Amino acid sequence: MKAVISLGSNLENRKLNLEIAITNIEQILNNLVVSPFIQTKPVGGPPQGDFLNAVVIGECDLAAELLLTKLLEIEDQMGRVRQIKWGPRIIDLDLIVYGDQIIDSEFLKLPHPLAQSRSFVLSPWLEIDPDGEIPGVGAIKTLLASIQSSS
Ligand SMILES: Nc1ncnc2c1ncn2[C@@H]1O[C@H](COP(=O)(O)OP(=O)(O)OP(=O)(O)O)[C@@H](O)[C@H]1O
Ligand SMILES: Nc1nc2c(c(=O)[nH]1)N=C(CO)CN2
Repeated sequence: MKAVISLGSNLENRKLNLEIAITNIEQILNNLVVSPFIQTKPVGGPPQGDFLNAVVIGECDLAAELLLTKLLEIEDQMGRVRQIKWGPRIIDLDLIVYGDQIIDSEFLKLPHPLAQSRSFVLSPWLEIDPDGEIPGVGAIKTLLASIQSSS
């Protein structure tokens, strides 16, 4: 199954943080494709530094909950401390899309409910997957164009 994962960091060495996370994700996904890293202004939360964001896409056969658990373990191993909602973080890994699965539990929501409105997710994703789609929502190219025209 195709897994689309977004990465973000706005603390310490942001580029190194993304690279370390990607090295860890390579142990979980096959045929990993990595987007360019883009610098973005923080969306929501308290005043904080700019983010470095990226998206990776790969193949995986794990159950969705297990894949998310592994991503949360990477965040923990990298020293992520959960404090304020949408606050600064060393690393944030979100599972955006996993095959065509639609899940709505407390632990895991798929597709990620905010991805469709986040240019820091859609824009790096589009660079490596021009025909990418969010199941049940639409083509990322169209979604990104509609966010950009409304901002
Ligand atoms: N698709 C998903 N990807 C990642 N985490 C998810 C997803 N769906 C639900 N969650 C839950 O959200 C929690 C992650 O919260 P976290 O503190 O990273 O949120 P956030 O990154 O600050 O906010 P946002 O959800 O807006 O990206 C995890 O514990 C996880 O169980
Ligand atoms: N630019 C940017 N803003 C954010 C980000 C992020 O990764 N990049 N992540 C958030 C919570 O997941 C909230 N705001």
